[in-house]
Parts: sequence; C-alpha cells; structure tokens
Amino acid sequence: MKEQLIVKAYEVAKERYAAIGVDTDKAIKQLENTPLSLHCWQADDVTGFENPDGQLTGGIQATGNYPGKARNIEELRMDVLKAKSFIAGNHRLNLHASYGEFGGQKVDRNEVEPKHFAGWMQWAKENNFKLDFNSTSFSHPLSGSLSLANPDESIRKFWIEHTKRCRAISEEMGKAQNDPCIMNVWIHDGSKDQTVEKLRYRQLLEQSLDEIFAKKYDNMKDCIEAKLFGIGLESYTVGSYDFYLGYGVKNQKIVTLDTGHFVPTESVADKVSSLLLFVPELMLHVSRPIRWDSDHVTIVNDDTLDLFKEIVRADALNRVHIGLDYFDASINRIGAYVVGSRATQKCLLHALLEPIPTLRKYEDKNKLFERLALLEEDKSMPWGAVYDYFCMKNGVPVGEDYIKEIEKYEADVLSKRA
Ligand SMILES: C[C@H](O)[C@H](O)[C@@H](O)C(=O)CO
Ligand SMILES: [Mn+2]
Repeated sequence: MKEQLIVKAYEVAKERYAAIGVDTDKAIKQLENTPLSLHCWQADDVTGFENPDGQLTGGIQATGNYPGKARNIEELRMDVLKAKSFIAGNHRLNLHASYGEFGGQKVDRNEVEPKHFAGWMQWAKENNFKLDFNSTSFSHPLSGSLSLANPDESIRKFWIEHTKRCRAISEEMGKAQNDPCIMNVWIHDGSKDQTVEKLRYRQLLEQSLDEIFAKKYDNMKDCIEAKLFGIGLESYTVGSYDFYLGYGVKNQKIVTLDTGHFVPTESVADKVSSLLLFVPELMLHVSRPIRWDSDHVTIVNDDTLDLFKEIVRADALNRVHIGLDYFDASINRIGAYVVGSRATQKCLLHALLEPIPTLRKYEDKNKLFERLALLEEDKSMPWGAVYDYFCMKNGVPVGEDYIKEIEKYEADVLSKRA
C-alpha cells in the first residue's frame, strides 16, 4: 500500500515538474550517480585505532558521550555498513591515517604504509565502497600547535614524512579501486595568542607542501583544507583560507571547502563559482556550524541548499567531490550518519530539480519579478515525493521508516557496547 502511495505521489510530482521544464527521472539518475564520501570518524568521535585511550587534540572536539561508539575496526565497519544500508546509492568512505590496522603494534605516523590499509582496501572492495584518505596531524605527542609549519626541523620533517607516506597509501588505494583516491591535507597549525611570526610559519608550510607534493602520482588526487581557527588556537591559523586559495591556484590543487570553516555569516556557496574558474576541482566537507565549527549533523537548510544550487547551476558536479565532516557524539552515531547523508542528498536533489533554463531566460530578459516568483514557488514544489521515490527505487527505507530500524540496531548492538 505504502509503495503505491509513493509511486502515486511521484507521478504527480513528475507532472508538476514537467510543467516547469524539469525532468525528474534525469535528476534521480544524477543523484544515483553522485557518491558521498562518508567520514569514518563519525562512528567513533575521531578516536582512531592507534591509541584508543588518547585525547583528541589539534583544535577539534567531539562533544557528548552517547553510548555505543565504535571501539575497534570491526565495530566501525559494522556501523558504517549499517548506516550505508539507509542511504541510497553507491558511496565512498573517507579514512584518516589514524584508522589503520596496526595489529597491536606501535606504528608511528612516520612509519605508516599501504599494508596497514590493505584490510580496508579489501573490505571496501567487498562492500562496494571506494576509499578517500586523510593525513592525521592531530592527537599525537608531536602534534603541539605546529606540525608542517614547525620551525623545529625534526618535528617538521616528521610530519612531512607522514604526509608523504599518506600520499603513497592513497596511490595504492586509488590503484586498488581503479578510481582516484582523494587525499585531504588538513593541519591544525596555529597559535592561541598573538604571534609575530605569521609570515615565517606560512613560508614553512608552503615549503613543506612543496616537498610533500613533489612526487607525482596517477591514482590519487590532493586536496588542501583551510580553517578559520581551532580550539586553543584562536588567534592565528597558518593554513587560512587565503593561504590555501593562493596555494591551490598556484599549484592547481583541489581546494576543500569545509562549510564549518568560515566566518559564520560568510557564504560558502558563493565561493563555488569563483573557485571553479581557478582550481581544477573542489572537495566539500559538508557540515553544520552552530556559532563556530561545531560539526553538528548536516540538515536541510539554506546554507546547504545554496551550496548545491551553485554547484548544479555551474554544471560542476563532475568537478566537485562531496564529503561529509561532522562528529556529533551526543546522539546515536549511525543516526547521525543517516540524517546528515540523506539531508545532503535532499539538498542536491532539490538543486537538480531547479527550473534553471526558465530562471535564466527570465534573468536574461530582465524579468526579475518572474525570476523571484519562480524561485519562491520552487521552494514548495514536491521534491520530497521525488526523494521518497528515489529511496524506494534504491531499496532503502522511505521517510521516517529508518528511525525504528536504527533504534533496533541500538537495542541489539550499540547498547551492548560497554
Ligand atoms: C577529522 C577531519 O580531518 C577534520 O574534521 C578536518 O577535516 C576539519 O574539518 C578540522 O576542523
Ligand atoms: Mn573538514
């Protein structure tokens, strides 16, 4: 019965959209072909497997202590697969270097090798995931407040070696999956209080990156992520947006836009069309900042909708990689994955259903009331019925049906974790 209703609602929606020149079947196909890169760190509050009892450092913080966090690789894999079962489409998994399989051995960051991720590559293959990767500069005795920009050569070299090795690991992942692995470099480097050495640290970071990126690879792509500030590093960030924008344009690197890494009133959506003119591709870290980079679970809101509308209007889905980046430890973590992923897909779908040719025609003819009216009417078009149909077609729960399934997983599995 429910299926019939979903199909019926979709047929009505399809007609409504066709009347304004939008092909809903085409939008669904595009959505099906757009992977999300799920961040592995939502499942365990960014703890990783090197030192499960260690502190999360480097200016980031997961707040909350909801029971059931993944305590080891098996649990994390199980949770990610559970989350994926509620998200239509084929997706990627974004791993941090601290999530390797180290077999109980002490493997320092400057010793990580592809073999520590062989199990992940195998698992990804078996479970239809492609992998992305990140170097990990935080939560380590040498993290301090400066890593790649550290004036102490031995510390700087340690992190350069780590990041080089992460690129080599990414290359192997890319080869194994026959699709480039996207490797993100985010470092926390900064200063709690005023510094008189801003230029020096940025020069050092530029030199470190040049050394790291000197080797060319065919099966991985580099991206670089800026941030406004870290906790405890509030006064200065070496890898600011200006820094990475300049570096990315000069060196033709993918620039990562984390939606939580800007001044709260700044529009990340507005950056898309400028960046696309000057850098080859973009990586997104879709998040939801509340007053600061608080990494709340992504929801359908104006910021996220605007972001995807700008990407679709620029016809740039083939140049934008969509990753998620939030870590909410205060609610069911599988639920967090699912709500955020589905919200991201809904925003993308809404953007794909925009009557762009008609809006452009109005704008070209200076029919500005008509443009405004259509943009307003678009907000209440039945895009939800299209998303429901997309979920049903792809065999995942429609609407709120996943809530009780996640509750069941919590009762059967998560609640049994100490
Ligand atoms: C764990 C990630 O590397 C981290 O979230 C980074 O991408 C970031 O956004 C730091 O604020
Ligand atoms: Mn991020």
